[in-house]
Amino acid sequence: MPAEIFVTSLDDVQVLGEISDKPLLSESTPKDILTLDALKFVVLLHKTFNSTRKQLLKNRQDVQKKLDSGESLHFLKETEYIRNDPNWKCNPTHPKLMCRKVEITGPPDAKMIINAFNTDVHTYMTDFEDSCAPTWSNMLYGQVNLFDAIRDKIDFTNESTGKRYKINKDGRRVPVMIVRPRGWHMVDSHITISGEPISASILDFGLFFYHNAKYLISQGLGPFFYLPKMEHWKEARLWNDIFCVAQDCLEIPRGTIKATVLIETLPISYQLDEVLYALREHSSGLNCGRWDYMFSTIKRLRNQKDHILPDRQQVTMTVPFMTNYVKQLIKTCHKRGAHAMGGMAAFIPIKNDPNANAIALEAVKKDKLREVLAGHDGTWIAHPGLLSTALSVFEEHMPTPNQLFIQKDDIVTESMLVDTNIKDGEITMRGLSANIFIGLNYMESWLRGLGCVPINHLMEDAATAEVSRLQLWSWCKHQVKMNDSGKIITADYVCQLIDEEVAKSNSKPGNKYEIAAQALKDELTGKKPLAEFLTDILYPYIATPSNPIDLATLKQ
Ligand SMILES: CC(=O)SCCNC(=O)CCNC(=O)[C@H](O)C(C)(C)COP(=O)(O)OP(=O)(O)OC[C@H]1O[C@@H](n2cnc3c(N)ncnc32)[C@H](O)[C@@H]1OP(=O)(O)O
Ligand SMILES: O=CC(=O)O
Ligand SMILES: [Mg+2]
Repeated sequence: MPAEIFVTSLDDVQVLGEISDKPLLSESTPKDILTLDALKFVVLLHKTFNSTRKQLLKNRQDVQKKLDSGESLHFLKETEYIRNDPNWKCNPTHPKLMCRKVEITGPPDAKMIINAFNTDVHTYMTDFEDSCAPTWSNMLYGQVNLFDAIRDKIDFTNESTGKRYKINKDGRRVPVMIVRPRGWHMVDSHITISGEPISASILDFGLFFYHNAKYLISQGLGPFFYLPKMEHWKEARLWNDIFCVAQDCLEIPRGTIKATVLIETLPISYQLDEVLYALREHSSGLNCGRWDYMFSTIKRLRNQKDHILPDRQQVTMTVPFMTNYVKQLIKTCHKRGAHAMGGMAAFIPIKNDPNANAIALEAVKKDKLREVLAGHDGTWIAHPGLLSTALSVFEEHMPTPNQLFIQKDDIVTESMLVDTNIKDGEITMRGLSANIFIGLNYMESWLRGLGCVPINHLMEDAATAEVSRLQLWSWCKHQVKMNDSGKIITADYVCQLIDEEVAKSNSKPGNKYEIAAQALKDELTGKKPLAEFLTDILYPYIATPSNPIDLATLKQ
């Protein structure tokens, strides 16, 4: 380890979360993760890059102000030279990431990790982000679980069912792991530096990278990441700079890290070449993060009346603005030699109702067929029960490991990316009730530390639930008239419906419905400004900062 890490001062650093020495499953504990050297490493990254992160977040608000004043988004003039140069390509990705037909995703919970590793997928995204509520315990034990899983040290038995969980490595291909840290907007208030909370992205990336990069490389793998929720190509450049410093510190060659960027905000869809260019040494492609993309589109265009979207279930991947974003992503990726990954159908298997289950699987199949025919190189599943459906579609229509060789020449103009005109789109009582139910129930679960839950047979996470939150806000703000009842949607009316929903659900002991409802209502009535993310509003309720711990008690 180069000397600089050891001279990083921790004088202004406080750790305000318990660092347990209790093992969950094997001998590793949070004390093995938040060691003194690992802390110095993340502090070094934070100190070097946090001011840029904060500036880039501020820039997002400048874009919002311009959109609010009626300006449009554009392909950037200053980066035309990158877009117009046909000669550059991304470095080839890692051989283990060449074939990514089906990727399973899920939070870094021990059972989910083992089940995911035992699914016959090519790749597995373990998620500190959309599907994970960032309690200090979830975050630290998430790192412990990954540390142990990578080293094949997880083995436990569920005492109530007697089921044993162990990663099966016998003669089978074990999925390649990709880690998704939290987005740039998030902080973790359990570590402060000069009184400011640490960047959550840097903490998640840094702890994982510090402990596992060299071990993964020794196994013929590598430190692979998914990068979420960026809004500008300079945010990708920030990741690239962090990767360079991180690799230099651990004396790992630059370019070893491979990262796939989720294209899941409206502004960044105008800058795809630029994102790949910024990360070209480290890129393993782009992914259509469709749920956050929908959320971002509603959020960024929220003050423009001509972009109000209809019921969430009508905003499918075949509506114009979503189709155009997919085209733009696939065309750009393949031109630059990078994977164009598909996204998540929110359907999950329905137990005890074979007919409803068949309908859900058919919807997944249709969605995966659209993806493979459009040119995607792989797709996501939220549940092992969807593997055979997704894989059979990709194997039939993409017998090769990927289809990078397919070059598209679709023309996607600036206005096509905001073509929110949805034929026969309607706002109905059913859509309104569904948004209230999902928003409320998801936020309530999140407050109890669950970041991904099944609601009405759909997978709901911090991206899908945001669509519901933003639709409620935008429908109230613009006082839209429902197509079925003719009733105007107002904040008073929606608050009344929220209260009715809470009254129905509130009986479960220890529930958090009151907090979730208040958070929703405060935004709808204008008592509080619309938050950028629901996690911004709710994080203070799940953060558990303690008195500063004595850093001398950390392991070296
Ligand atoms: C928009 C986006 O960002 S998408 C990416 C983020 N979202 C996700 O990753 C979603 C991940 N999926 C999930 O969290 C879960 O599938 C849920 C919460 C939706 C449903 O979970 P459950 O209610 O447990 O489903 P169910 O009871 O049908 O699960 C059956 C088994 O499959 C396992 N399982 C379900 N989903 C997964 C998964 N994604 N990875 C691994 N195992 C899984 C369960 O652990 C369970 O195992 P068990 O039989 O050993 O107990
Ligand atoms: O992260 C994925 C998404 O759809 O959002
Ligand atoms: Mg997302």
